[in-house]
Amino acid sequence: MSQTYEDLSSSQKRLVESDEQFQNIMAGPGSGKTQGLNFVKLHKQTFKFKYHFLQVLIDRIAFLINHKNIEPEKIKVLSFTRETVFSIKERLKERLERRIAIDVDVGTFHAHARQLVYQFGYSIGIPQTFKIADKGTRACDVLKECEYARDSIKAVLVDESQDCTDLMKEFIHQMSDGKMLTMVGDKNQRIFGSLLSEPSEILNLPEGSDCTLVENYRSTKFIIKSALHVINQGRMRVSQPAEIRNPDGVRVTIATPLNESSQAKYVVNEIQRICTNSGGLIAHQDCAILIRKRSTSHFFESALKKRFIPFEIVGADSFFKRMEIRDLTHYLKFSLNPTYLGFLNIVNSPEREIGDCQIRQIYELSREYNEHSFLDIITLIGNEVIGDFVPMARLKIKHIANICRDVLVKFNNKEPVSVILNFIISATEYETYISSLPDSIRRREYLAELRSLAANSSVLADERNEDSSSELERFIKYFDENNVDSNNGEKGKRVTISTIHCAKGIEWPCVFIVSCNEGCIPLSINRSLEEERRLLYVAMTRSRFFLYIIAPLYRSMGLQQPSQFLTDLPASLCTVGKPILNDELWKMLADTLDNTMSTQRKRSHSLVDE
Ligand SMILES: Nc1ncnc2c1ncn2[C@@H]1O[C@H](COP(=O)(O)OP(=O)(O)OP(=O)(O)O)[C@@H](O)[C@H]1O
Repeated sequence: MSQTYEDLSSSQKRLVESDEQFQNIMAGPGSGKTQGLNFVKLHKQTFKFKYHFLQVLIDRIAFLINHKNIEPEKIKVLSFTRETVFSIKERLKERLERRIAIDVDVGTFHAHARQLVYQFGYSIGIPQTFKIADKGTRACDVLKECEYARDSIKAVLVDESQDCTDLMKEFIHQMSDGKMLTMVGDKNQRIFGSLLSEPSEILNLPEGSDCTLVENYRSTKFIIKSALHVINQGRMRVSQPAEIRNPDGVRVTIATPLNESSQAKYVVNEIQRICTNSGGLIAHQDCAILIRKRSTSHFFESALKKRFIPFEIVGADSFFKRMEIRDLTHYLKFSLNPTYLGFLNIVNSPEREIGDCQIRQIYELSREYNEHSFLDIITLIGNEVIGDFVPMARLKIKHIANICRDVLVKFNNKEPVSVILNFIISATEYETYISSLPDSIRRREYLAELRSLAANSSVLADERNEDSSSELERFIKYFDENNVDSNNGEKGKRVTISTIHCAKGIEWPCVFIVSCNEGCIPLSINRSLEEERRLLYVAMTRSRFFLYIIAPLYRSMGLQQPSQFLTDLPASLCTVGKPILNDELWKMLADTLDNTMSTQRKRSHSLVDE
C-alpha cells in the first residue's frame, strides 16, 4: 500500500484491516477517524497535506477494494453534507487510482435514498413521481422488498454516525443487512439534536462491533484537558485519550472584553499579532472565529474588513448582504438622503407591485420638478398633486412618503435608532412580510440581530470617538462601509468565520470561540443544556494550538455572565488576557503542527534540515 497507509498508527491500522463484518467506531475528537474532510475543500489551495490524510474511513474504503475485492460501485459511503461528500470523493482520488475512486458510491443520506427509489422503486410498484419527502421510508421499502437493490450493495460506510436520526438508522440497518458496515462517530459530539438512541442499539449490532481509537493527534494537552473539563461537568463522562501526541502547548486564553465590538477588535488584534510574530507558521487561513449564532458574524466581518484581512464565512451569510438588513437600512438611508436610486431600493420592499411604468413616470416627474427633493416629489404624487397614477398606486406611494417623513421627524427629534427602526418595521409590516417568505426562521433571526444592534448602537461609537455624527448617521455608516465588496484575497488564504455547527470535523491551529456567555452558549433555556455543552466541547476540540474563549462583559441584552460551562475551569489550564508569544512557544507550535505539516511548508519556515 501507499506511503499514506504506512503512517497509520497500529490501532488505526487494526480498524482499517479488520475482518469484522460490523464496526461501530466511536472515537474522540482528533483521533484520526476522518481527518479534515471539510478542511480539504475550505483550504484546498494552500494546504496540500496529501500524504498526511491518514484517516481511517478513507483507508478502510481502500482496504475493502484492494484486499476484500469489493467492487467500488458496491461500496456505499453515507454522509451528512454535500461538502463532506465532495471532500471524501477528492480524498479517494488521492488515495486510489482515479478510475476506481470515481466509482465508489459516495453521497448524502438523501442522495442515496433518492437514487435507490429511482433505480429500483418501479419494481415494487413505487411510481417515478413519488413524493420526494417520502424518499427515506420508500428507500427502506425498496431495500426490504427488492433483491436487486440489496445486491447492488456490498459494504456501507457511515460518517458522523452519532448524528443519525432513527429513520437514517433504519436505512443503514436495511442497507447493511448481511453486508460489511463501518460507522465512525463520537457520541460526545452530538450537536444536531436528533438523537434518541445509540446507533448500535437500533442497528442491533452484535457484541464486539464497538471499537475505538485512543490517541489524540490534533490538539495540545492544555486544550484537551480543558475540553474534557467542560464536557465532564455535565452528564457525560469522557476519559482522557490514552495518548496525546502533542506537547502541553499554551494555556487556553480567557478574555472578557467590554462588549461585542471590543471583542471583535480583540480577536482581530490577536490574529494580526500571531500571524506577524509566528514567522509564517500561522497565516490567516489557520485562524477560525467560531460563532454560536450565525447572525452575529457582522462584528467580525466589520473588524476584519477594517484591517484588510481577507475572510470567508461558513454556515452563515454575510450579515450586510442579507435581504432583511439591506431592506431596512435602505429605508433609513432614503429618509435621510432621498434620491431616485435610494427610492428604487425601497419601492418594492416589501413587495408593493409598483410596476416599471409607474417607476419610470416617478423618475420623469423628479426630473421635471427638480427644484423639489425626491421625498417631496413622492409626497406630491401621493397627494394627487402631480402625475397620472391609478388611485391604488398613489396610495402606496403616499404610504412610502409618509413612512420616510415620519422617520425624518423622529431623526430631527433625536429619537433613538431602535425606536426609528422599530417604527419602520411596523409601518412596512416587515415581520408579516418575511413570515410569508421561505426560510422565515432565519430571516427573523437576522431581523432580531438588527434590532438588538440598533438598541445597542452605542457600541459602534467606540470605533469612532472622533466622529461627531449622530447615532443614526453612525448606524447607517456601519452598513455603508461594510456593504462594499472589498478584495477578499486568494481563496484558501482567508480567516474563517464559521458557526460552531459547521466547524464540526474541521481543525485550525488557532481558534477563537466568541460570545461564550449565558444566553449564547448555552443559547437559551429551551434547548438541551447537554447538547449546548457538547457544542462547546466540539468548538474547543477544533483547535490545534491557540484556543481563545471570549466572553464580553456586556452584550446587546446588557450585562452578561460568562457561560456556565466555563465555571471552575481550573486556573492551571487557562490564562487571562493574552498569551505571551516567545521562542519557546513557537518551537512548541512547530512541534504540534509537525504531525501534519507538509515538507514543503516546513521548508518554507526553515523547520527542516535541507
Ligand atoms: N496516525 C497519525 N499520525 C499523525 N497524525 C495523525 C494520525 N491520524 C490522524 N492524524 C492527524 O490528527 C488530526 C485529527 O484527525 P481527524 O480529523 O481524522 O480526527 P477525527 O477523529 O475525525 O476528529 P473529529 O471527530 O474531531 O472530527 C489530523 O490533523 C490528522 O492529520
